[in-house]
Amino acid sequence: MNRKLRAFTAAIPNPSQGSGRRTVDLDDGSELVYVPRFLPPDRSWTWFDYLDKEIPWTRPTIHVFGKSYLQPRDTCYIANKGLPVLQYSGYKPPAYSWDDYPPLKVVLQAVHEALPGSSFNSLLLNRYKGSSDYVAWHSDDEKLYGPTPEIASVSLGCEREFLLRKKPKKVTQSMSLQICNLKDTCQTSSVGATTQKGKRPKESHLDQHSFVLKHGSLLVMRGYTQRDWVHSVPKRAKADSTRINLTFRRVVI
Ligand SMILES: O=C(O)CCC(=O)C(=O)O
Ligand SMILES: [Fe+2]
Repeated sequence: MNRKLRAFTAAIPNPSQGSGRRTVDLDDGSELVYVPRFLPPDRSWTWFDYLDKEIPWTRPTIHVFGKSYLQPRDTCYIANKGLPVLQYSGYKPPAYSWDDYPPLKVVLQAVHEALPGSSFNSLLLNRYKGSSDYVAWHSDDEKLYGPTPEIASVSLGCEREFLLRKKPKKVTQSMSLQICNLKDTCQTSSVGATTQKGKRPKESHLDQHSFVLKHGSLLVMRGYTQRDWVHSVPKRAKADSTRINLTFRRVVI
């Protein structure tokens, strides 16, 4: 391995001191961990440039309730060999190998060290190319992640707001499934937060959380967060440069 590649892929020191790590208890068995200074900023920029250039990004057409849409961000999927195929919104991303992208293994190792007991075997990358790219309200509750998935999300580049909102209590299982399937098409106002009379319920402040995901930060969702909460990265006029997001997941079936 040449010197440049070694510098690029050397393990990073454990950032436990001064990382600003905090845990947010979402009640009923859901929890978030936010680590604003998880990765060293300069190496994070090196990885950002590498991923921006080398990842085979695609912006797929997705299908929801018989309609086709262009997904409002670029994506790529990395997974261990032999895992079942991932499918969302009618799209089955091809699985690329970790071996082809050595920096991703370094970040994966750092995530594993920060989260004892974790063992991620897949990674969904997102690239938001500017202020109009977004991910709509959804939960990552695909069956293949099991009932209480831990999802570790690393952010690089432009800061974006990440919102979490508790699912309304009266939502039935099938409505909830519809909300989740609307991941790439529904707007904030149309996600099933309505009561049976069609009025939006009042939400307490504790039912909503917002984080500005910083360059080099780590956000972890765990417990029942995918069952009981939806999350989104909305359009933001001022977020006009590129952001790359890595969401590490464990496929359990
Ligand atoms: O970009 C982010 O921070 C979130 C992405 C996300 O929610 C997803 O890929 O499921
Ligand atoms: Fe998500």
